[in-house]
Amino acid sequence: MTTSSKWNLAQGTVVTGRWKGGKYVVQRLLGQGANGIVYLVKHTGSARLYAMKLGFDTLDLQSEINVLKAVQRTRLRGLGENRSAPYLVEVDDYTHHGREIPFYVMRYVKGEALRTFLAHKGGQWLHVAGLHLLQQLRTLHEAGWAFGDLKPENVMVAPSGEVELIDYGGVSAVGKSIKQYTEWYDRGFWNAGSRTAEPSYDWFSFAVVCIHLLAEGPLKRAAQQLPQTRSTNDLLLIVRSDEALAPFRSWLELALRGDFRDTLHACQAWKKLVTGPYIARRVGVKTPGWMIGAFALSLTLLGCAVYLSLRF
Ligand SMILES: Nc1ncnc2c1ncn2[C@@H]1O[C@H](COP(=O)(O)OP(=O)(O)OP(=O)(O)O)[C@@H](O)[C@H]1O
Repeated sequence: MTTSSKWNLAQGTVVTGRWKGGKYVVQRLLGQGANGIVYLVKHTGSARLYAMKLGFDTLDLQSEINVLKAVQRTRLRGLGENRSAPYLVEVDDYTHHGREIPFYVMRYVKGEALRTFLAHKGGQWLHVAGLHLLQQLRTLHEAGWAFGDLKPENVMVAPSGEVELIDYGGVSAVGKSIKQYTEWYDRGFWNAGSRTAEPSYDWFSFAVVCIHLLAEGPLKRAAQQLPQTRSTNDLLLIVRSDEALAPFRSWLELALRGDFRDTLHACQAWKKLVTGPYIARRVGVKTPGWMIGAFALSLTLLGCAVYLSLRF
């Protein structure tokens, strides 16, 4: 990952677009990935908040922008008059200490990454967030795209459980090769199929995301095997034996094998699972250790805060 100070912008820095002249004031850092660094910014004209991504590499950022534009075009065609605010707002360059930094401005997605969200709200919220996520994938798939690099960090969840996908750098047209992936969630990593962009690639990744969130230990052990011995069966074994995954078992098996008819079918099957008697009987799925740990840590911090405020 590139960590040059060239991209470190202090709060209050005004980023002015070289070509279009848009002015944005940096509020704070939102995150950093392999392709760029993302800031929360305020547009000086409208006072609206946006996320701004500054790219480490012009070509990588440009291909991400091209995909975003194409996805946006197909979405707008489908939505008619009922369109929501566009995701991609502006594309420009920023001259900083005599160097050109490409950037784009996008909708600010207010929420938490999936893992943090579940740590705060509890594992049972995966039912709600999962359905929203599948609905997002359905829109993308029906427009002829596969998301590709699906992982918990790329799924932002609002307090209501509404989901928004971020990082479109891995999106590819159906039929093309997957251009960006992350080991555990990649079908090729498990020798479970090709790296072709298709809906089943995303179902598989989402299934591994669920396994990761609810049964991290067994997944870690399975991933440590020799590359040539890893297979779908390792994942199916975890799904069939781990109690935390029991409510999702039938759905995960279909997703790992790529056996849904389409993503609408995947959504319907998830909905059925969530409203079905298995989950209704159980108050919630078993909460994994890392979530209990996060909860214990927040209790300890709260205790310290109360102690300190009483003492002084
Ligand atoms: N629209 C957005 N709204 C809010 N936060 C965002 C948004 N886009 C990105 N972020 C934050 O910035 C981080 C990095 O962004 P992004 O994932 O796009 O970078 P990347 O370089 O493509 O990452 P990766 O290494 O995963 O490919 C995200 O993990 C997220 O925390």
